Amino acid sequence: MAEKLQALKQQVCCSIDEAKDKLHGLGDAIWHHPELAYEERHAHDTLVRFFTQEKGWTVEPHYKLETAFRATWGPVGGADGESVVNVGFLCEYDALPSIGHACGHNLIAECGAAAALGLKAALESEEAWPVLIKVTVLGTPAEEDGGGKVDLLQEGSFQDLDVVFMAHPTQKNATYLPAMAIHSVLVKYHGRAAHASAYPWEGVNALDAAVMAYSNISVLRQQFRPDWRIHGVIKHGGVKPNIIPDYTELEYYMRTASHRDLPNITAKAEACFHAAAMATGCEVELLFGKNDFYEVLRNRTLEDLYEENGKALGMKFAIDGFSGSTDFGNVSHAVPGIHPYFYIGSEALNHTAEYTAASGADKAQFYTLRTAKALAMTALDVIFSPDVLDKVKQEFREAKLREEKP
Ligand SMILES: NCCCC[C@H](NC(=O)CCN)C(=O)O
Repeated sequence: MAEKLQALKQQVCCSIDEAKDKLHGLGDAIWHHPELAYEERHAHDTLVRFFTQEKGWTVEPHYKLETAFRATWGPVGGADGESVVNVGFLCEYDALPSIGHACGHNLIAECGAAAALGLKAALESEEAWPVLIKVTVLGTPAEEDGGGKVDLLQEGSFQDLDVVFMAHPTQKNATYLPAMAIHSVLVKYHGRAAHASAYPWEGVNALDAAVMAYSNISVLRQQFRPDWRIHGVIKHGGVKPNIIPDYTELEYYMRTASHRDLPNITAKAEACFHAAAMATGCEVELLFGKNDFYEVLRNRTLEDLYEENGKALGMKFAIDGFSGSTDFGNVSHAVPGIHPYFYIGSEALNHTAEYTAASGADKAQFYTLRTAKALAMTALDVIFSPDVLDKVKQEFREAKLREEKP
């Protein structure tokens, strides 16, 4: 049995290696054409074309969202009437404003596609499987803003998946990094314009409100728990020194280790925004982001298998580190899964121009495809033994129960 599983894992690796040029082409096409959240039309079309050209995939473009897609293969194996084990791989492909693929989502898309191809090839190489198996690739837009996975969850797109995999580029390999829950808000101050020299007393200064809000939050921050974060930018700050700004806009992200604390941090931040409005006489409007992201619910069974497979491929794993937030967090509360991080051959930091260069560099290819192999090998572990899937699901149920306790 163990030898057979090893041979299948070998098949995963060979198939991904054989497809490396076209997989590189896929990641490259997305990298060269960065698109913002919910606008990833070129990436969507590129991925849809890729899976349409591959044999055996049923592809659904514009799946529930304009720039989402679903590609499915199977079911294969098993006997009639058996329930299907449906393994999901997720592709992200949105970029950041001004700096392109500074978070390497082109590599996430490539990695998800490569893992799916590798797993399919291994499954095809074997005639008899004890269970019916299906492979699903979900193209999930808008991770950097909005949360396409949350939209898709609300549409029921994850309901028939048993386990989900994706991986995110960063400075090291890690089976897990603590992604934070996040809530976002757009803050708009409305004041009254006036000539800033001739009759300033007629004005109501919306920039003062914005600056006070920024300072209030900065003061508040020193009383935060170490695992809370808040950060914002002034998106509009006025147009000319001699016009008292009648409109300003800020955007803030509020993060906590658990989504249960998001209402607490939000209440404190709201008080800061309202205080600035009251002090300056401005009107304030708070527009909250449509989707909160949850922290990632861990599945150690999957993490351990992934680490074992990664080590067999030569990966070295870090045991600590920091991370931002991800809409995979919400997925992990609905379906067991993992969201490991992978090194791409560069020490550059995510969300910088240097990282954009690193995620488009040839050097990133080896690491991306090695990660895809480890994901597909882990999927094989789950498929190969019903006990492993039971364990993964049991751990998920227990984690949910713990998490739901008051
Ligand atoms: N609604 C804002 C979501 C921000 C998500 C973003 N995610 C990452 O940086 C992780 C990798 N892309 C963040 O944490 O700021």
